[in-house]
Amino acid sequence: MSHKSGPLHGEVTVPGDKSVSHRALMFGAIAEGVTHIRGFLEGEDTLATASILGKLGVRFETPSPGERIVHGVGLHGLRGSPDALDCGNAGTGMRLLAGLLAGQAFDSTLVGDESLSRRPMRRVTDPLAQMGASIDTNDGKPPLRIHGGARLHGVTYRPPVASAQIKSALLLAGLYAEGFTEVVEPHPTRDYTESMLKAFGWPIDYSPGRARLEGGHVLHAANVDVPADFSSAAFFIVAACIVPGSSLRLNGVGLNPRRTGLLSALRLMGADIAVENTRTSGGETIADLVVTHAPLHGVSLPEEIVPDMIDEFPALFVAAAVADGTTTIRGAAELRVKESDRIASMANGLKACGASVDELPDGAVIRGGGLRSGSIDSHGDHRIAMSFAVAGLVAEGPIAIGDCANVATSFPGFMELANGVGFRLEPAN
Ligand SMILES: O=C(O)C1=C[C@@H](OP(=O)(O)O)[C@@H](O)[C@H](O)C1
Ligand SMILES: C=C(OP(=O)(O)O)C(=O)O
Repeated sequence: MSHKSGPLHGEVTVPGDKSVSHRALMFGAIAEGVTHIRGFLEGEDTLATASILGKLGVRFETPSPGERIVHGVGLHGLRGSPDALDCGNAGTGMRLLAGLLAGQAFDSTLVGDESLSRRPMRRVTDPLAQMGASIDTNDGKPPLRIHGGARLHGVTYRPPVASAQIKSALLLAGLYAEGFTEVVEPHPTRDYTESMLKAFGWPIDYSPGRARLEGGHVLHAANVDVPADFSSAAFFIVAACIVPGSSLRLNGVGLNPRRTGLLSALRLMGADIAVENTRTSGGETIADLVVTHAPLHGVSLPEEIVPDMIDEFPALFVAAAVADGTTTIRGAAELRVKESDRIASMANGLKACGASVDELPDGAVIRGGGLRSGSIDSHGDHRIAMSFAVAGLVAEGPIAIGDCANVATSFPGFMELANGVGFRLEPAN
């Protein structure tokens, strides 16, 4: 349950980046030597990836929460597991591991929870098959049965959708392939896989929207400093924008340019967001964000921003619902195949709180105005649940959020951190 609040104040350090944490585990696992990860996300998605790698013979130590020591087994050191490998709720975990496991000598089965079991996997299994992999799906959905022992060869692949998960799955398989694997994207996506490969000493050519590597090299263990997750910071950014009198500081947030579309979108809407102490950590730009309340107005969102803010749309829907005027979002059909159909989940939830929203196949038209109290279903989707926690800050009455246990997939401790800066969240009975 989320209640209307007074101004939000204080400093927040959100947990480590989910994308970087998944990748650090995987590259650490198949590197030669010992990788030390700091700022690791102790979320259910990344814990699922760690547990799978453990079943494949990788040893981890946890000297303290947020820290992992990964004892790499080398490129060919993983061993098969008779158990189904459970990725939980994590699309990133399943799609990247599909690429990694396609190149192994043993068979593997990747399974997921109810939400992940509905998500499309042909986007990775089809191009992996072009590389010579043999993967059975359940009509394009999980489970994925990956047959080991395939001889992979490099391809040049142009994914039809901009997706860092597709690109990363192919690059991971490309480590085991003969020849060159190249991915040319319709729009550049987050480049953590490329930058981490480089940091682990694998030769790779990349520039925004294109990456190319050759199989048969060696990964050398490296230390990884994980930045605070921009996608988790997004809920606090929108919250401080919309609650009158608020000012919040968000420490050490990762500002990979392929992640920060929400900042551009909110600034177009009139937001006041200052970027301070910009620095580099682990090859990534990080900075402190100071977000001060400012009245927002509706916008027609430029479509080129969409891939750079893909996971932040649920939070943006809330900003649009309380802005002055109409916001139009187009070109965001990918939202329909995330942990839930995020266009439908947000449109239905906002309508249940009195907002005027028209769904479009690839977006929505959101007419700003006030929100009333309401009862919404987050469909087990962490980002929907946290977005309505933000909406409750400015709604006339409380917003009851159902089916929200999955918040811990990406943001363990969200409720405590949020209440510490002025949210009024209480657990459902
Ligand atoms: O590569 C990644 O770590 C991710 C890529 C994005 O998915 P797509 O590749 O499906 O766009 C994003 O939505 C997801 O949360 C994390
Ligand atoms: C889409 C997301 O993650 P994944 O695809 O890894 O499930 C997300 O975290 O919003």
